[in-house]
Amino acid sequence: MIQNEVKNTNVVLKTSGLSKHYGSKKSLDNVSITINQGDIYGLIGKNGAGKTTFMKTCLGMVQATSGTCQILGSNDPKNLRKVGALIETPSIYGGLSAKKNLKIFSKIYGGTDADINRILNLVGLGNVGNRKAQKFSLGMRQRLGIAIALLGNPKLLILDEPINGLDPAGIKEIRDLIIYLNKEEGVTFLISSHLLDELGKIATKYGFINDGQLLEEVTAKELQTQCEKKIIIGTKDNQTAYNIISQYVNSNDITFTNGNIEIKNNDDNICQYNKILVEHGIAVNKLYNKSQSLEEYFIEKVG
Ligand SMILES: Nc1ncnc2c1ncn2[C@@H]1O[C@H](COP(=O)(O)OP(=O)(O)OP(=O)(O)O)[C@@H](O)[C@H]1O
Repeated sequence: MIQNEVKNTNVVLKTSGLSKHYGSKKSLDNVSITINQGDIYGLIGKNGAGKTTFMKTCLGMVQATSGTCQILGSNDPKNLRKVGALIETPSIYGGLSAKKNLKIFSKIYGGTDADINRILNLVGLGNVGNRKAQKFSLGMRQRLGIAIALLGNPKLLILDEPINGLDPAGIKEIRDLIIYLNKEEGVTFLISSHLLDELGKIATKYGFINDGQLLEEVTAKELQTQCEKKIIIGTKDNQTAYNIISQYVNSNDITFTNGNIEIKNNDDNICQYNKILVEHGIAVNKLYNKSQSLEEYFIEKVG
């Protein structure tokens, strides 16, 4: 299907100041994000944050009030042919088989009979291709929706809350499918979710959106560093304590955050910092280890 024709650094989707206003409501407010080839980009936000509006605007389903969205480096709407999407619930003909559904949609998006069989196998519906879609579980319907989105060999798949409402087994199936398509077929993803932990296992980059605004864009690695274990120290004289502790740790690993001294990337016994400070005549009134789950980080960001 799709080969890795472009290097990992190539930009697949880039928005610049994308906005969508409904009257006075700013559903999307000046959002600029970049998705590179090979990314699984997690767009994270609470209900009503603007995720669907963002995706629809990128897809041209909703007209932007201002700003631009480039697909594969161009504003040309023809490039939307390189994008597959599953927005909200999949539009499926329940009375028809999975295969017939794909056949109908292949007339719009392209794809031969061989492509249809291959895609059905890819999404794990190869053995139920002749079964009516109305008999499918929610997870199977989602997979059929993804199969439809895969018609036409897209380079980018946009999935709006694909895991919403699924049971743990269904969630795992969709996650495994996304990883397979990304690693083996070279598909880049933009996926929305209101739960960070759902994408925490697969996303390579995150955009946090709230009230239509992008709060932060971070890579999975940066997010992991933010959440990893830290030592928190509080004293009556934090400046002097900071100067003393700085002599013992890498300067990149020590910061003043929220009025405390924070030391990251540190597996040392925390008692040694107490000993050092006391030896310098500084009484320690706070000393503990802290780590954050992805969900705690998300809640801290969006409230
Ligand atoms: N056609 C519309 N007319 C007016 N307001 C709209 C329209 N579409 C969306 N909105 C508003 O824009 C805001 C963002 O909605 P959007 O559906 O993009 O959020 P979301 O993050 O996808 O949330 P959810 O997960 O609940 O779908 C909401 O306040 C919504 O009510």
